[in-house]
Amino acid sequence: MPPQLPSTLRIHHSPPDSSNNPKRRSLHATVPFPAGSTIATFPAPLLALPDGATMRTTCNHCLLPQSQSTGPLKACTACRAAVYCGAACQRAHWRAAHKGECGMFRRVREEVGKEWLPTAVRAVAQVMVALLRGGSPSMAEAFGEGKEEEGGRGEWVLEGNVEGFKREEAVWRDMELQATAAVIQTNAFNRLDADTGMAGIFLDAGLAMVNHSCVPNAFIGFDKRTAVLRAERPIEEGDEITISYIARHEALRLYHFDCDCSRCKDDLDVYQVCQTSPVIHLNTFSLQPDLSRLHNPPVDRSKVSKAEIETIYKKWQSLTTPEGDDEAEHLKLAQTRWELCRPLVEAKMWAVEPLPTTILQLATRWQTSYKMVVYALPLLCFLSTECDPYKAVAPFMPWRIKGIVAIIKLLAVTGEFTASGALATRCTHEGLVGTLAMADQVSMCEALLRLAVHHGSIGAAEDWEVLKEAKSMLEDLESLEGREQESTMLRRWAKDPEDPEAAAFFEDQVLRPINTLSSFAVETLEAMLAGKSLVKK
Ligand SMILES: C[S@@+](CC[C@H](N)C(=O)[O-])C[C@H]1O[C@@H](n2cnc3c(N)ncnc32)[C@H](O)[C@@H]1O
Repeated sequence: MPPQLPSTLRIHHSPPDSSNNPKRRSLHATVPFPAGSTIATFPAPLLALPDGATMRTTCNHCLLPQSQSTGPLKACTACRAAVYCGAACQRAHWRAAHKGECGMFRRVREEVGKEWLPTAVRAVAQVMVALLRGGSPSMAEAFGEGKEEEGGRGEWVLEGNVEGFKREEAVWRDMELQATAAVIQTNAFNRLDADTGMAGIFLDAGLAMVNHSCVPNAFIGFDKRTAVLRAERPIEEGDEITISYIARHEALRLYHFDCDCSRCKDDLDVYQVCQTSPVIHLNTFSLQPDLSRLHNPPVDRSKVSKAEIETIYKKWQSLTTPEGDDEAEHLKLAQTRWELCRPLVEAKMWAVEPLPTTILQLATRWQTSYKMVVYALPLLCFLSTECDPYKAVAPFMPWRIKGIVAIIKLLAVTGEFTASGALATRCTHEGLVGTLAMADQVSMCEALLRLAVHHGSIGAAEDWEVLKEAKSMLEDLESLEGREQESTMLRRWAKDPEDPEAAAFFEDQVLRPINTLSSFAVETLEAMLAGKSLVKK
């Protein structure tokens, strides 16, 4: 039986003579969807694998990481490679895939002394075993088994772009069992985990029908072994559903097609895409509630041309990241990247890549550095107010929620430093010290938590680790005594962000300090990159 598509979706086939239409098939909505609603779930994928070595620290069936499991993960006693969070997952995975691969892992351990295989190799092996053993009609259909003799391609045969891959010699040479690998590469999604980064791949024949757009109307999230397709903007009945592939692959180059979306056709930058977004208004409840800034971003395009941005991006990508943890080497790379981005800085085009990533990389390093942690705060505030809202206009996009939760975590640290008096003795930036000393950091945290919990409940699965953490932090804050007045005000603001009194409270107690902190970002970043110490010895 071919895969069942959720009833909210249908596949459209381009007429066979439309050879200039590279999309071939596309997914369309059978009913309308408001922004943030769930379009469909895909709970029975053909493949759902943890990434490479993380198969030793992630349940191989439900994909729960060890860090989120209540007990230790237990290894399969035969191969001792695949691990599980419990007997039910182990049994289900034995039937779904492990029966066919267990012996391979045992031999790899005995003969090569390795406990895991690269994701692509394991994925190809699972597909090949399923095809050889038979018994999986969906897999056979997806990979085109037996269709050639019947003189045609089945409806569910996945696109492989094999000819395109062959032209990419370096990629082609590296592929094991290339044709199968090409199909997987073209259709599988990187399953991204909030805290651990990329956590494996996910392949579903129905979901694989979704095409790419640089102005997508939908996005995919993962909840254990299930993929959830959600609307990023309002979708009408009959509309084509599109997502951005860039999140699952470094570049569209790997897909071997020229994108025909409205952004590519008109060569629009991220600000121009934001300006036309139908969900700008949702930002009234966000860290960028001044909608006029989203409609008319204060950028100066005369300072940098599109061709220059392209060159900056290519040069930026060609710089190699140091492998070790040598502080001086990382600083040198950050300096080079920042200098490369200088024309974007002059144009105040903070949301145009590679500038936000350059800032994020520094913030991420500083966040975990005992000396620099305070300086990560202005950077994260800057990213959440000046970059993320333009890059992901809907405030329920998980990326934006992650940014907010990162600020909350830093405020917990700076709150302690402020209370103990350690801040002023460690930090030479008077503005930063003064702003934090004057601010009600607890109210700031509460407001940010309310944003994260509200939007997280729309854009992510209920047991998304970031959301769970935000909910539990909010509960803790709500139980604190002596701040009933502030909490009541913030609750009122969360209920109605336009309630004048509550909005004024938010503006004064939360937004103002966040924007002031954000205004220190570029100067602290430049001072640090110029080697001027902002940390008291
Ligand atoms: C995951 S498949 C999507 C389903 C595909 N249209 C099909 O019929 O199998 C990815 C392939 O679809 C095509 N595709 C997806 N988005 C496209 C776009 N925006 N412009 C042109 N081709 C696209 C490319 O051939 C790409 O490699």
